[in-house]
Amino acid sequence: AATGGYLKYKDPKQPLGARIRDLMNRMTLQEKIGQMVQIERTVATPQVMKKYFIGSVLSGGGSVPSPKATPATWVNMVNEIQKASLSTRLGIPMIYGIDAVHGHNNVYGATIFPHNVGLGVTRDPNLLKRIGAATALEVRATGIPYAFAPCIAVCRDPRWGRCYESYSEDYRIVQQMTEIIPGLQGDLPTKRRGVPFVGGKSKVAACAKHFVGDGGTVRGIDENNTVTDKNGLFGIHMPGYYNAVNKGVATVMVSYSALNGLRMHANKELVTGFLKNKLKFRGFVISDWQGIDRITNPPHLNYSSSLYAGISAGIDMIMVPYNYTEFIDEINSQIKKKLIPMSRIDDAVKRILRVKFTMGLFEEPLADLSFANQLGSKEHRELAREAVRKSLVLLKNGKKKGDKPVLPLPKKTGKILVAGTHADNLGNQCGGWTITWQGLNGNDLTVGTTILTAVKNTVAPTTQVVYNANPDANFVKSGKFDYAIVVVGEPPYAEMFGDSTNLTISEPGPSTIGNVCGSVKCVVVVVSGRPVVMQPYVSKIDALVAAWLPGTEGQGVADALFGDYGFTGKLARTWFKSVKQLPMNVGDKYYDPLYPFGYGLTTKPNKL
Ligand SMILES: O=[N+]([O-])c1ccc(O[C@@H]2O[C@@H](CO)[C@H](O)[C@H](S[C@@H]3O[C@H](CO)[C@@H](O)[C@H](O)[C@H]3O)[C@@H]2O)cc1
Repeated sequence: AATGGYLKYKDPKQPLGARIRDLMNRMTLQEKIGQMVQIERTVATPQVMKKYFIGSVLSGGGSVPSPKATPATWVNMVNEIQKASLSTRLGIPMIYGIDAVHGHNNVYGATIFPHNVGLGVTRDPNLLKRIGAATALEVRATGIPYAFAPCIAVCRDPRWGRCYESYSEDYRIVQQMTEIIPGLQGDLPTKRRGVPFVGGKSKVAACAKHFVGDGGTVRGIDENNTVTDKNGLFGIHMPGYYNAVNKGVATVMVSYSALNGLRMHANKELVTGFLKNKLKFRGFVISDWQGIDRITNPPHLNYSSSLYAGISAGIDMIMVPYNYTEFIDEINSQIKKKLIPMSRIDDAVKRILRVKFTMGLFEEPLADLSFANQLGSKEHRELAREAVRKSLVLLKNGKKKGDKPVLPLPKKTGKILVAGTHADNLGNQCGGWTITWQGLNGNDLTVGTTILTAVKNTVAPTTQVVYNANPDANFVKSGKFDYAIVVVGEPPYAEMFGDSTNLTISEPGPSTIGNVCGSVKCVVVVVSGRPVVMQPYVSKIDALVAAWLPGTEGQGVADALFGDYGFTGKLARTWFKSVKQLPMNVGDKYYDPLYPFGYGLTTKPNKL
């Protein structure tokens, strides 16, 4: 650590600019380069942190200190890494980041909120703000001050494996939902645009991602090319960034995708020219995971030119995440050869320090367990349950026009059937980015309430509930059920593993619909990350509910099915008839959906 007396940069009473200048003047080139490096926790040993002055560490999707790790285990891990950073000459604290994209989703026992595809349906900015605040508390419960959220992609083709991470096909809903940022970070104290702000220990630095046009790739192919003109770019994909910057978002993550053939990680005109210079964004720009390597296809084809392109484009922090010596050696070499000017390095380091100073990381670098009881708290689960209710869309309520509405269902009846692959499956209900990167099947992944359990919690004690994941027609016919709830949909997936050309629900979903709805009055609940093929089944179905990826609080589904709350949600995405129509978004000249954007039937809550 620096020896001797007063160190201006360590004095919180000093103005932010003075602290940054003082520290910058003390830093060696290697200390500056170290601040630009983010490595994965599995390689972040104290030795590596100290030797290379590493400025940031992350958990990749599903990267946890141990299975079902407790807040204490998380806090100890983060603090161990932090102590190494604090023991360096200048003692600059590292910043630990993680994908808390629908609650603190890597962490066992955390509240898992609906994915963004459902939250966009709520059109409720205040709800998003409350979700952000709850998520920040749960992230801080594990000692982490930085979340790679929100994703403000405008998904224009549901064949994209990340469409569920997008709030809507309509940029105006995406703009509204950026209200999660002040929830995560705290309200911006001044009206100065683009000033990164994090309001203390109960808040976290956020990350608007992925800049820009990630949701517009051809045929929704993940990490591919977005072909559009200025209207498409600034009229559809960019608007959310205006709101995010105005709300003081601390960081922006660059998209893997290309724009008209130019990789965003190499796009100086938009990263520096537009985001930094035009929008006056003053936080730091972070690459995506191996984003530099993936400038080329195949990745890492010409690392030196990719590194040059990425740093020159204006990327400040590199999510390496493993080969940090390769990055450090190469950037040193390009600085030495004056390929990369020191002004670029200083811009990057100043931005990183600005965020670290602003969020109080120098004053409170170490975490404690004061927020541990926030993880998966009852209050947060009730908030998630509210979000589930508001995210549901009632698409059909009666077999034929004029039929008596099927929903809300009577709680008191003789016997009901609950069926389907997604009725008693918490992993399917939560989707990707839950405990692991790709998500999991089954019920022991974390703590939550399946839709089946929720139904059992809600019906009258005398109502018999029979569960059969995939009953045959005879079972249904002979069962003398008063009605059936069939819960089907997609398996969990993330990123490129979710890219789909057919958008069909997983077997035996379709046959379960046929077996059940052919014999008894049925409510079909679709659990999916996007609109899926439903047209062939709709005529057999009495009532149809889109539940998206509701997360751990399945009780929210039963709340609406049985009328404790009314259905209010309106589609935030067009529900296509056939994949042959895609891409097809509201406002398109050719628009012939099964259910249009903005559609949703409503029901009144039961009289108390
Ligand atoms: O087995 N394969 O084929 C495979 C493919 C790609 C992989 O690459 C990596 O897998 C994931 C799990 O390690 C990583 O999280 C990222 S994803 C990236 O990571 C950021 C940090 O988590 C998020 O904020 C961004 O929003 C997201 O785009 C990457 O795609 C790993 C394995």
